[in-house]
Amino acid sequence: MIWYRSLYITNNSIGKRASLFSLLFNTLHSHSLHAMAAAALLRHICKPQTYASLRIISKTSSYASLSTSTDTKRLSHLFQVRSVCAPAEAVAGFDEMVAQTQRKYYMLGGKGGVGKTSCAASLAVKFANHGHPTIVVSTDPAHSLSDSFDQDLAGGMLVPVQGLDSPLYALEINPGKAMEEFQATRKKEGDGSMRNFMDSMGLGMLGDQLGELKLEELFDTLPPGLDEAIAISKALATQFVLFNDKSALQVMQFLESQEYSMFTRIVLDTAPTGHTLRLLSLPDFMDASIGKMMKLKQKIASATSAIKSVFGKEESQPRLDASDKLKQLKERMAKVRELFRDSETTEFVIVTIPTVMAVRESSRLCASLKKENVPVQRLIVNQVLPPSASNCNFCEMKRKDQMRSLDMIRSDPELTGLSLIQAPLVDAEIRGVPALKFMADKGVCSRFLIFQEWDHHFLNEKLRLRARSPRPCSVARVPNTRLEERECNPQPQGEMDNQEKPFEMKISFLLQRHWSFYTYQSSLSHWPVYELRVLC
Ligand SMILES: Nc1ncnc2c1ncn2[C@@H]1O[C@H](COP(=O)(O)OP(=O)(O)OP(=O)(O)O)[C@@H](O)[C@H]1O
Repeated sequence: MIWYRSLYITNNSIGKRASLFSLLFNTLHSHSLHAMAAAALLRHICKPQTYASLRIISKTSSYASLSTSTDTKRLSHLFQVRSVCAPAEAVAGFDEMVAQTQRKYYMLGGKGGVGKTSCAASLAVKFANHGHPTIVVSTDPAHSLSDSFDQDLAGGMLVPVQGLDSPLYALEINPGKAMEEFQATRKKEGDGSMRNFMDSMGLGMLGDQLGELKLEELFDTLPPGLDEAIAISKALATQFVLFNDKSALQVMQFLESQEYSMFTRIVLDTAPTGHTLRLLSLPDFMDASIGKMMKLKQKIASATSAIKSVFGKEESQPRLDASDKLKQLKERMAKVRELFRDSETTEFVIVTIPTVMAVRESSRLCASLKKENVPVQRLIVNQVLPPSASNCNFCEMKRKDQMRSLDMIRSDPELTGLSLIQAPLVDAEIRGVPALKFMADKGVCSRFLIFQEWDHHFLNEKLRLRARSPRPCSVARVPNTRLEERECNPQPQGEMDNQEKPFEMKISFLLQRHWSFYTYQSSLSHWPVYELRVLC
């Protein structure tokens, strides 16, 4: 088990050189210890250090501002603690999501605007980065996948996502269009089908009368949610080809053909809750209504067959008409239904934010999912305000408010059994692959010490890190740096919980150019983000 905490630091003093700074790197093992992390940070800040010191120098900033100093010279360089990443335990479960090699479907859903698309996209990036060829599909009528990846993914076709080393494809299905296609097919072949059918039996008169019943008009009043169901079945159906357009065929082929069998993760970004709930109950509804229509059709068929035999007419095979399409639709709905409920292959991940309204809606969604036997195990709580040593009143109030909502989640009978994945609120828009990678690592698996600086001024400069952990730490990866010194002191430092015996590690690096992994080149070129991997 890897335990870690990362401090997320920025340099808000543009244009100045920094020669040395230290970071407090706390490893606590419960996300409920955020406050403890902040307290430990403050204690650390206030305590004089031999090799570096950190102290609060600004009480007006929304984040704690820290200054650094060294043995040789004092620096006026300013850094800001931006956030403390969630510990591994808070995001437990992601390893399981990645580990299995067989194909898995992850459907992300929740209240409107909580970050479903951002989470679906960053999860897809994460899967791809962990070696799973992945497809991310949006079935939300109001797509934002293109916006999230900052690439044009529209058009209803599989589009390769640029900016990743591993294969990641995206697909934005337009449920409205899928519905229109269905209606168009139905109109073209359906309206006259009953009449044609009766004509073929030599019973045109009867056909006219039945035609007046306008059975197929039932299609015009199809229930809400069908558009998304058709879109999902369009993407996932493996054997039923209802639409003859090229893109739909391509989409359907991807699941069954050898060429696309390589995809082991399919992430679905679904529409907001209400739509999803309607979608879940739709297959049953369709089953009942289509079943009735099909029964009627069969009765007519056997009646006309009886009449025809009386008149000695030859039985002719009626051509594929609207009712056959209905049958196909019914079968496809059953496929969607099966897919939603297959716990071996599918998981519905609820996305929420820590507000009372969102939590209540998530609870209702969870109850409905359980009622419908849809497998749900995880709840992503997005936009959690990270703790900091700040005395910002607004942040403090907001944080308390969020804590109450998190408590609500923990005590909610529907949500309590779910694994929580906390994703922090970040102060930049989650847009573009680097940002999505960043969010995935912070929110889903933050094994890094991440800090930021506004300028590249750290070439050939030394960085000293002091990491404190209940367990011995090791530096797993320091990109573009040369490890200068490493000193591990296993003595308890007495600043952490007495139960724990913290180790202290001092690491010194020589920083080299391009010491960056995640840079917001596409959207925020001025805001590079660096990472340092420390395993504890
Ligand atoms: N953790 C986060 N920190 C900061 N901003 C975020 C975070 N998560 C999402 N956002 C921002 O919130 C906005 C809405 O996110 P997103 O489109 O992912 O939500 P959604 O639930 O898919 O919305 P909709 O219901 O409209 O489809 C976006 O601008 C996104 O960048």
